[in-house]
Amino acid sequence: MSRGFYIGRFQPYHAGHHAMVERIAEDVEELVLGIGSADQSHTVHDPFTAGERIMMITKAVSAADLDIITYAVPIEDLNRNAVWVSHVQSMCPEFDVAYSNNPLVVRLFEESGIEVHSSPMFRREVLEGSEVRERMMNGDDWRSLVPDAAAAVVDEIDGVGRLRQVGSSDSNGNGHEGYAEDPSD
Ligand SMILES: Nc1ncnc2c1ncn2[C@@H]1O[C@H](COP(=O)(O)OP(=O)(O)OP(=O)(O)O)[C@@H](O)[C@H]1O
Ligand SMILES: NC(=O)c1ccc[n+]([C@@H]2O[C@H](COP(=O)(O)O)[C@@H](O)[C@H]2O)c1
Repeated sequence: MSRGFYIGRFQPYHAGHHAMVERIAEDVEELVLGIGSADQSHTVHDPFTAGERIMMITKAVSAADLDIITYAVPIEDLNRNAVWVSHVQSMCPEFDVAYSNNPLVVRLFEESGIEVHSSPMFRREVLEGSEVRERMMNGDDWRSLVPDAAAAVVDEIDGVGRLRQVGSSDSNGNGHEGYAEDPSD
């Protein structure tokens, strides 16, 4: 039995992530899905809570009827890269192999002696979280970039409305500051 690990922010869970999960399901029987930056929500860069992202992933994986058992584990950021892999391991079931296309994540796992697999990006010109969020903000078609079950969760929580509202308070435009700021700033 082998168990894999795949981490992302999944803001939101899109068809590129889903294609990765489908590919990983061909390799392993169980998959731990790390919900990265779990402490972040209600900003333009990270609009959805860890729980909402878990709903998107759980429902999308279930709808796809993949031959795999998944565990979604929220992982808060730890601003110390050198010990981040230990932090991840402390929160998760044990895993044999990690999957990532993020160069920093790949490096950190390899330096910890963990096998890492990367794959080519799927339609990266559109399958990118920032593109999906931008389309949500602008009223463009984002649904075609997201599994139907994940789009239904976005609808259920009025995710587009939230993103637009926190976006309208993002006065400095850096995408991270959707929360209420000190008005004197
Ligand atoms: N289109 C894609 N094809 C394959 N892997 C992808 C794709 N998009 C993201 N990934 C990978 O999924 C993991 C999680 O990515 P992440 O949640 O940051 O998504 P993202 O689309 O890069 O988001 P953002 O634009 O919000 O930073 C990373 O390893 C990332 O490289
Ligand atoms: N030191 C740290 O806290 C650290 C290091 C590497 C990745 N991460 C997190 O892991 C996730 C990686 O996901 P992406 O591949 O989506 O960038 C992100 O949530 C990122 O913040 C955190």
